[in-house]
Amino acid sequence: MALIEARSLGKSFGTHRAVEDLSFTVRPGSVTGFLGPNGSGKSTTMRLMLGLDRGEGVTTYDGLTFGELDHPMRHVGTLLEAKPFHPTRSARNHLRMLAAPNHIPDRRVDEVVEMVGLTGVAGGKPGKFSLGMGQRLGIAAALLGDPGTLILDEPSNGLDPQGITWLRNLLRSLAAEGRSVFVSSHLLQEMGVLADQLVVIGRGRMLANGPVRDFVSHSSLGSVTLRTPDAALLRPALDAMGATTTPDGDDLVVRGVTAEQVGDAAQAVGARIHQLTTRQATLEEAFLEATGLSEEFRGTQGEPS
Ligand SMILES: Nc1ncnc2c1ncn2[C@@H]1O[C@H](COP(=O)(O)OP(=O)(O)OP(=O)(O)O)[C@@H](O)[C@H]1O
Repeated sequence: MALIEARSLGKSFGTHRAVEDLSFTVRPGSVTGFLGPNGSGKSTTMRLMLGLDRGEGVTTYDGLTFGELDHPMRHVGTLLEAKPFHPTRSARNHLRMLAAPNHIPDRRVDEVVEMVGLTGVAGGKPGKFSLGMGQRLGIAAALLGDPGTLILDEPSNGLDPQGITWLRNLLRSLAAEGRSVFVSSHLLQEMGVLADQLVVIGRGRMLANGPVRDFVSHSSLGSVTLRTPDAALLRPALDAMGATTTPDGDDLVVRGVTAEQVGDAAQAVGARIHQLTTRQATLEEAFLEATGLSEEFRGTQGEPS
């Protein structure tokens, strides 16, 4: 049940700066989603957190670096993109080989095989597994040591819709037990239901870090739709507040201000409101908006694409 603290992580590949000064925490009891466009540095960041890549900064698990943990597998379960499965060893034996040096009993191997739904095929060779089955085996390996912390890079890759729902329930229940879960995914809609916290990066730099609901509610793509017979009175007041107002049939769609601000402005100018609804941006919209800013940033820096 470790508090993960990543401080000032950085990494260059030659002249290319892949990760720049990333600091964040992942708290026990939470699922923290790690989002960023392709090539933005998510895998590199995870590798840095686990001491697999040399770079700048430090990551601690309840104050200890990964290298300082006595039995890392019992503290931190990991799933990274490259899955080193032995081509001829059975899935169950693959897990036993990982378990033995960590003093994890065979009983636990059977438990995790069942948890990931591979009981019927655990005698088979991972080389013959589908992408989704291979992914389940990787998740089983991450869970072997019953770790308090999970770092999972794209665990939903290759899973079908049932598999994605299963994974969501699994990760949420592991977090509910007090574990810290740090997970990257391209599936934004899924991340919106899975994660309660987000770390969003673009071009290796931090774009947003905090609760999912704050990330979404701060997006300017949310809107307030209202119906008023006094649009001529209200629109100038909203414009003066920096809002954008767009007529939509009998309605007025307002962006850039909250519903409360619209209500207050209406009262101040004596405009009647007959209907008012709010629409929050989706996580996808908020993500595209945030990472669009990062593309803009790239343009101003003159970096290669
Ligand atoms: N071993 C390497 N040598 C050189 N460049 C690398 C290496 N690994 C990653 N990079 C570069 O670092 C940047 C970040 O890559 P990384 O794989 O961490 O991104 P990512 O966010 O995980 O991408 P994806 O979502 O596509 O998996 C990319 O520009 C990538 O080309």
